This record gives sequence, C-alpha cells and structure tokens, in this order.
Amino acid sequence: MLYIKKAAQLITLQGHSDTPAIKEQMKNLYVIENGSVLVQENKILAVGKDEDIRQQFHEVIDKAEVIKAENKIVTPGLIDPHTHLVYAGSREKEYVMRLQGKTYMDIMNEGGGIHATTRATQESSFEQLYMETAKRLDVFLLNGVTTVEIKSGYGLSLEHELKQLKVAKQLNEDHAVDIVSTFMGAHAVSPMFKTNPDLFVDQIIQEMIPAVAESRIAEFNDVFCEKGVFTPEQSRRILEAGKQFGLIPKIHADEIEPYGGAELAVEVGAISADHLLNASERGIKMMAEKGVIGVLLPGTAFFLMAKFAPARKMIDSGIPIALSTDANPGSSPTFSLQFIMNLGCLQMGMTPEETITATTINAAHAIGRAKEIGSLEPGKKADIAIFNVPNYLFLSYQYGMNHIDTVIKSGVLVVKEGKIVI
Ligand SMILES: N=CN[C@@H](CCC(=O)O)C(=O)O
Ligand SMILES: [Zn+2]
Repeated sequence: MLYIKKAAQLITLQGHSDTPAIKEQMKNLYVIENGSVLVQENKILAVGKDEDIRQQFHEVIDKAEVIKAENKIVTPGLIDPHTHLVYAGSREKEYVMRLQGKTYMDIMNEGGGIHATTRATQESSFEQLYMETAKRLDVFLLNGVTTVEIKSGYGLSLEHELKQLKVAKQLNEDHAVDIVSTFMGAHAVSPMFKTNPDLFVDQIIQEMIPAVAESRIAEFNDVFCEKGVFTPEQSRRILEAGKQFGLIPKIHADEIEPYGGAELAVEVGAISADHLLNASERGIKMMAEKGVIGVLLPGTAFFLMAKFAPARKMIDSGIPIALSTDANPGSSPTFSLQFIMNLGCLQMGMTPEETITATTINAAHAIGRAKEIGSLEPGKKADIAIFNVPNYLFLSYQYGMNHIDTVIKSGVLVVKEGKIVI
C-alpha cells in the first residue's frame, strides 16, 4: 500500500467520470487541502483530508510505504489525448523555412511536411521506431503524463500504417505510459494517388480500415479534413466506413481554414473534433449541443504562428474542452503539457483551473477512458502526479519548466525526484 501524505493541495476533479466537465464545472477542481491518498495495488483506495484518512485507515496505514507530499500538489496523472508520436526523422529545416515566410501548407504541397516524415517513417524499421518512440514516452512520463493517445498517419500504406500501430501496441505493453491508438491513414494523400485522391480514399476504406479493425490495433479513426488534404465529403466517407468496423471517429477540423470540420464531427458522431482554430459559429454551436469534445492544441498555433482557437468562447458556449500537445515533428514538436496549460491561459483565455480539467478528466473523456482515469477517486487507476509547487496556479504560472517531482503509474512509483526509477 502507498500512502501519499498531506499534500498542500489534492486536486481530485471528482464527479465527472460519466460526462465531461462543461462551462463553470471546468473551474471546479474539488481541491482538498492537507489531502492524502491511499493506493492499494493498482487502484486508488481512498482520498480525503489527512486526518480523516488516518482515522479511517489507522489499522493499515502504519504498514504503508509513505510518499511525503507536504508543500506539493497531487493531481491525477496528466492525459494527452492527441499525439503523433510514432515517427522517424525531424523537420527543423522546415521550421527555419517557415521563419523565413513559407507556410506549413506550402511546404507540404511541395512534398515536405507530413510527406517528409512519411518517407522517413516508411524507411524506418519497427525496432528503430520503437526505440525512438520509447524515448519520447520517457519524456512524457517525466513531465507527469501517464496516458497518451497516439495516431498513425506517417505510413500512408497498409503495411506502414500497421507498422506504426504495432509499435504503439508493443509500447503500450512495455512502457509505463498507457497508449490509446488511433488509425489515421487519412493524414495526407499518398503521393502515389496525387492525381486521383479518391482512389486513395477507396484504398483507406476498402483495404486499410478492415485490416486495422481485424487486427484490433486501434480504437479511433481520424481524418485531416482540410482544404488541399481531405474534403469534408471524403472525410465523411472515411469516418462512416470506420464506424462500420467499430472505429470511433475523431477529426482534425478547421485547423488552417474554416472547412466545415466541426459540423462534420457532429454529423458523424465523433467523440472529439481537434484543432478548431477556424471553426465556424455554427460548428461551435452544434458541438456544444451534442457535447462533442473540443481538443485544443495551442502548441500548434504557437509553433505555426497562427491564431489560437477561441477556447473562451467555446467553453462559454458549453463545449467540453480538452488540451493536448499535438506532439509531432512538424507543427508542434513539444512534449510538455505543462507548457500547453500556460498557452491555454495566456493565449486562449482559459483559467488555470480550466487547463487542469482539460488535461485530466476531459482529456480522459476525449479518448473514452474517463471511467478508469482522469480523477482521484476510489476505484480509479492509481495514475498520480506530484508536482513540486505550493499550489496549482504554479503549473501554468511558472512556465517553460517541468514541475514534476513524483509519478505513480498503476500504483507503481515510476518517477522519483524528477527521475525515472523503473
Ligand atoms: N495537421 C495535421 N497533422 C498534424 C501535423 C503533422 C505533421 O505536420 O507532421 C497536426 O495535428 O498538426
Ligand atoms: Zn494532429
């Protein structure tokens, strides 16, 4: 048994395992001061004021391993619901080109961007991708993240998409960080189909989706619905086809231009619509009505020097908002959700409380895991982060640094004093 003792603030985020937090609910973190947590095996046994925990569990508490949390804060392990972490190569030269005035889409249309990473990933072996992705997951863990969603999409053929997804599956078994997988064969039109993109859409629908579903190697199906990539109609076909095989729709929506992505997410019953920098008024209203989660990626707007998604308006309209790094080598090469929280506040008008809800319980909802993770409540998985800060405001206030002290994953101490110990 683990006894996490007397945190200055225990950020429980209780009460939202069934439905995500919306509007004012996103501001309520259910903080317990001088709070303690008891962990039994891989689950949370109890959460409460230290004196209450000691009283109720006095018979067993003396034998527990104590983790001191005085002057620190304790939160659920952070959750990143949108990453592209299985890739090879890097794109720092494109970053310099963008600094000189080229746009992200220009670079992609000239065969760089996603295509450059696809070539590198196709040429990479399973073992190379595994090693590189494992290192990235270590960084996530060291930053307090205990679950990440990972998309394929740098394979763009059945063989290489499956290779990426197999890497994610193997790492889910081997690495402390839990991985939730998304098939994203529709990340870019394969150059082989440049003159007839519909044939590539046919291949995704007829060949890739059935094979991915049969291998039970992904839960979600995502599409880059964007002018010059996949049209709303192509995106709809791909997402509907995935549904026939049990793959839940997600969508990269309205990232570069308004394109009806938010509306499409509602129409196909997507669990989330992601990016949304340029979502229409109508799309925002529709998402709020249907409770489609908006996964916002301010690191991408920051790195592409684009305008930020209107998070304040979205939350006030009633959309449940989650935040993510969008970690990828082109549009958001960061692995820091803590920096994303800071951007959420300073660039998107969110409150510090909202950014914590958006990286825990609402992020869990965005990947269908809210019954197991995302809050500190008895019966949930013991995924817990301890930050070396006196109160939760510091997570987004003191920015550009990693505040993590300790991480517990499934009841096991995996990070101690900021270092991996397994
Ligand atoms: N926009 C599409 N996909 C990724 C970027 C991938 C890349 O540039 O390699 C995103 O979410 O930003
Ligand atoms: Zn993405």
